[in-house]
Amino acid sequence: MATRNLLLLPGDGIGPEAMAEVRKLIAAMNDKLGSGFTTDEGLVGGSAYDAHGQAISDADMVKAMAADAVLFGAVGGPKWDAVPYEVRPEAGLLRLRKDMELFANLRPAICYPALASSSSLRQEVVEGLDILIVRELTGGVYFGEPKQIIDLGNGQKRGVDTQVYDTFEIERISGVAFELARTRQNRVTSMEKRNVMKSGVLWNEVVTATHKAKYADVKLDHMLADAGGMQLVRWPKQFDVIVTDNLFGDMLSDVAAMLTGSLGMLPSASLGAPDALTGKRKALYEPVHGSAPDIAGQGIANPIAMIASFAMCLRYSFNMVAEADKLEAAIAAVLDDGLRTKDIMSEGKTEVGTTQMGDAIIAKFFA
Ligand SMILES: NC(=O)C1=CN([C@@H]2O[C@H](COP(=O)(O)OP(=O)(O)OC[C@H]3O[C@@H](n4cnc5c(N)ncnc54)[C@H](O)[C@@H]3O)[C@@H](O)[C@H]2O)C=CC1
Ligand SMILES: CC(C)CC(=O)C(=O)O
Ligand SMILES: [Mg+2]
Repeated sequence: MATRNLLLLPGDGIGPEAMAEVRKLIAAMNDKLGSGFTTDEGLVGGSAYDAHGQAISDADMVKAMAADAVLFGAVGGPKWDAVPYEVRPEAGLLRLRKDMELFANLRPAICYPALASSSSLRQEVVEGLDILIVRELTGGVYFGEPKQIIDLGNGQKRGVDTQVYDTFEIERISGVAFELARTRQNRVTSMEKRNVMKSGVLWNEVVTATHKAKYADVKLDHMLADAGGMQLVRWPKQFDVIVTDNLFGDMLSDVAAMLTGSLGMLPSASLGAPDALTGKRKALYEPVHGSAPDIAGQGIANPIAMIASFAMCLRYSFNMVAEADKLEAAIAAVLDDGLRTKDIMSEGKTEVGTTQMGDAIIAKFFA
């Protein structure tokens, strides 16, 4: 059997609470199915800063680079508001993404049938929703230089961030979106702001050229990203795959989360390019949500985004498609049974905590 080495980075806030459920599932899969996962653990975010003054240590970066896949919880929180910018918790996640070259962030937003009435939008707007946001993850304004605060000397300061994209970055992320669209409804909507941003003009040109050269069979539309946000809440089912940059993808995926009922429902996969020799990709799987300091430590966080991120790991890193399908079906079945964490609770349903939700999904998975 091929190696299945996982590095677990639970992080801060609700990260460790959600990760505990996946840890139980991995142990049970090894026990009952002989899945052969080996796991190692590391620190990231505020917990890493507290331990050694960095948002992720070099030693844990080495482990991440060597792992077959990294499972990531969440980082950040008010406790670290005053730490230097370079070592703030979020810098650990950004370093992982950059150093592992995880340029493709897949954020599926699926409205489970049992939750069609839990969204803040009307049921008919979200029922049956299945869209995929493909977010560029290693470029754009998150990484562009210069990035600084300049003292102008007249009592004023200037904050500068730089949005920058090169042709190859747009080509490779749009290639991922077109390839994935072919396995779905064969439609891609590219979102940028070419009306005000030069990087948006280039984005539009390169996506169009990539489409023409290699993916003319896929239906392609372009939309300005602000209008795209509006269309996402007006009629989200018009979309199949959305491809967009790092910042717009971050924002639009939080919007998409609420179509599914809660930010606690949205998983993601962050993938690198396949290795030329082995075909293996570096990969990190992370829920879309953050560390949720407002509910951390209360045992009420929804672990579904983390568990569904592990399902993506089974599918994309280990080709364990049957197990991934089964895990996603287990999530749907537990929701069908009426179990709800507080964030997705509605009248007549049974409210449970993080651990009970995790246990119920694991029990269904093995049923
Ligand atoms: N990937 C990561 O590690 C991310 C980290 N962050 C960091 O997290 C911290 C908090 O950021 P926020 O803006 O509050 O975003 P957040 O995603 O942590 O929370 C936003 C809201 O959604 C709720 N929520 C999120 N996940 C939930 C879950 N699994 N179950 C139930 N409710 C859930 C929270 O309780 C909160 O009310 C900040 O330090 C931020 O930088 C934010 C986004 C991503
Ligand atoms: C660096 C992260 C905190 C940015 C974020 O919100 C995300 O990737 O979803
Ligand atoms: Mg975000």
